[in-house]
Amino acid sequence: MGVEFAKGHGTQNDFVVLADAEGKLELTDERVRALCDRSRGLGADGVLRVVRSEHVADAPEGIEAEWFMDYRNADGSIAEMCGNGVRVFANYLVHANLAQPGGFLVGTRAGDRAVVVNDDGSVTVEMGPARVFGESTATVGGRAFAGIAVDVGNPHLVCVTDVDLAELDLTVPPGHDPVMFPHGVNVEFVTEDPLAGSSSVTEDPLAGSSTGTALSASAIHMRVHERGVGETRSCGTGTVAAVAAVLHRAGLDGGELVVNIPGGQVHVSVGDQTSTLTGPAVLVGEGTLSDAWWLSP
Ligand SMILES: N[C@@H](CCC[C@H](N)C(=O)O)C(=O)O
Repeated sequence: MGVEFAKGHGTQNDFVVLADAEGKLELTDERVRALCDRSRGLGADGVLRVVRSEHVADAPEGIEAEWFMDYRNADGSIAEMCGNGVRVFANYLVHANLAQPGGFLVGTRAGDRAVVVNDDGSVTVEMGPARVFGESTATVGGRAFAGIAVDVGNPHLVCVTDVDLAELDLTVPPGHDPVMFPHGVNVEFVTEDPLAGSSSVTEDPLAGSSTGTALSASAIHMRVHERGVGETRSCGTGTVAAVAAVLHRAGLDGGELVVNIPGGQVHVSVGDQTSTLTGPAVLVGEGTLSDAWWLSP
């Protein structure tokens, strides 16, 4: 019998995709941890269970999408949303003939997300609003970094810094304020590229009227420590949070930036009502988990 899986990644943030249309799999925390373990399992930053929305007991009310992305972090915890995962999920649906190429909705715990699978294999996701909700501090190696708290369906703390990102030790979780982030937080460290020319703010149809100054960057660099995972090569919701924070610092309501992460590059557009994320989504291969492995403790 066996359990069918696929493996994929978006800018090297990698996932095990489990086909479970009728919601029959018992996906315990321990099974997720075993699947994501790079020695005893398939290895991944997270698991994407492909299930019809009607079979998801804790799906938010009003979900219209036929297919729901039941996302789990590598430690087994549930997260509201995954920006890289939803692109891989969309590509998988088309590949498995569960959705037609073009645009459709994917259900997530942050709500329905409109996706467009582009001809070049990239996927554009309507990520909803990126909401700045305060300021806080992250600590790495005893050093404090000022950060901006951003909600993209899941929580982020974005620290814009001049420090060389390569110097940061993210093998241990950055310290954060548990009162501000009672359910944990994804922490992004961001540097800005100086603009090459004098024209600065990019044209963005999503952007509202801005009162702030021009952006001092057209691209940013980011490293991330993800809640429930550790340092990853990319975090899609984190890139949206990073752009929202950079715009907020510049006093701008909207704009568009390229975000460079260790696993590649994505394009992010943020407006006052919504945001979009465009980036690659790669399906690596497919297979079947052995029953013996699935049932082993
Ligand atoms: N890698 C994801 C985010 C996954 C969830 C996150 N670790 C959390 O717990 O909120 C992305 O691409 O957005």
